[in-house]
Amino acid sequence: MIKVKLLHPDARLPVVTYAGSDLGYDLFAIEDTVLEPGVPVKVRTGIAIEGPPGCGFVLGDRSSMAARGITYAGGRIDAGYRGEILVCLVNVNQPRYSLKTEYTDAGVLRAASLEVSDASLSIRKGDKIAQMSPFQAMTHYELIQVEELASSEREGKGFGSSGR
Ligand SMILES: O=c1ccn([C@H]2C[C@H](O)[C@@H](COP(=O)(O)OP(=O)(O)OP(=O)(O)O)O2)c(=O)[nH]1
Repeated sequence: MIKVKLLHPDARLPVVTYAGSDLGYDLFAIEDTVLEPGVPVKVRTGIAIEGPPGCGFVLGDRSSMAARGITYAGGRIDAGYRGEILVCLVNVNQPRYSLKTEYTDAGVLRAASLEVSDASLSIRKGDKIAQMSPFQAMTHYELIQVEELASSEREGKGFGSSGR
């Protein structure tokens, strides 16, 4: 069971459409927010949660939002965290710049101005803004320093070693 405390009158319980199949519960915004390009914004959900012992949560993109250029930063909700869940969103769209010029009949530049498109995006109160997947904390393992690690097929190969 996952316990949810509503901290705000506009807060809603997270929802899942296909329980047991979907990987995450959708979270809702409790406030209108404008996302300027490239600026991370913490959006309030108005909820606090408590999962089964040792169960934290990983927040992630909703794919429909990712397709609009809204992505997620942060996203680890520790098992013992009882504060409000904040959803840190980033608008990765970039404005388009265009240079407008005016010339006289004689071909002399008379005026020039730079136009910038509006790449900001809006989140409205009640929008689904992220999904939250239960995740079992495994950080009770003791870390010990060693001189050697067990060999493996991959060994130290990484960063694209298997090809593109
Ligand atoms: O997207 C997020 C990420 C984190 N948190 C909350 C829950 C999490 O348990 C707590 C701390 O997050 P994290 O450990 O990732 O942040 P930190 O910057 O390392 O902070 P701390 O020093 O408090 O661990 O903040 C959120 O509400 N939303």
